[in-house]
Amino acid sequence: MRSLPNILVTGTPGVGKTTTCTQLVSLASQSSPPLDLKHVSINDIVKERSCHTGYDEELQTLIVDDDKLMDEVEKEIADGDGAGGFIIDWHSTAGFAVRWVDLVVVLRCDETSVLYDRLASRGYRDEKVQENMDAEIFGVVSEEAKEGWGEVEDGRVVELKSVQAEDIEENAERILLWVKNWVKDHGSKTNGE
Ligand SMILES: Nc1ncnc2c1ncn2[C@@H]1O[C@H](COP(=O)(O)OP(=O)(O)OP(=O)(O)O)[C@@H](O)[C@H]1O
Repeated sequence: MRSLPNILVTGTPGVGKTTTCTQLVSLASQSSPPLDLKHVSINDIVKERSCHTGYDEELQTLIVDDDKLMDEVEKEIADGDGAGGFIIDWHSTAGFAVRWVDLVVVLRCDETSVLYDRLASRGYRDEKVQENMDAEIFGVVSEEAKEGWGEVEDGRVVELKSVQAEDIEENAERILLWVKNWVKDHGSKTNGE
């Protein structure tokens, strides 16, 4: 049984997943008592462990080998004898087993001009920017998450707004509070309270 929850922080590219995860891990390490949350960047796993089959020139992205990637993710989160505390940062929930993840946080940027600027500043082609903008407008990641975790239990998928800089801090604090409540709840269940 996990002593800390695993959380999947997801959303369209550019919504602020990495920034939020970094902030969350830092806040958790400074809390009292400190909580050892570990940021798992799936982008890094794809690159470092070659979980890809090539490069899509049109979409300017690696073509992910989903089976290999999920094998690597499973290995990664089994680390520490499955004690949990992994904050997984990826733009999709596809392939993740529901049992691996206790909470899915979908970051949303509903101010399209803000998201546009973030994506365009990365030098993405217009088609790639547009594809990501459409995905955000139609809530593709959110729908996908609800199909998996929402059917198991209400409240396992939460959407948080990530538009302004203040949202990063606020979201990290909210997620940390959720982690602390999870620990209290699960600690008391294990102690039979
Ligand atoms: N809520 C926000 N307020 C202000 N700036 C933000 C916010 N969210 C993200 N940014 C900025 O947008 C850029 C992209 O953020 P970040 O890399 O965290 O996004 P991401 O969702 O992890 O993207 P990817 O899926 O491509 O890895 C960064 O420069 C970050 O500072």
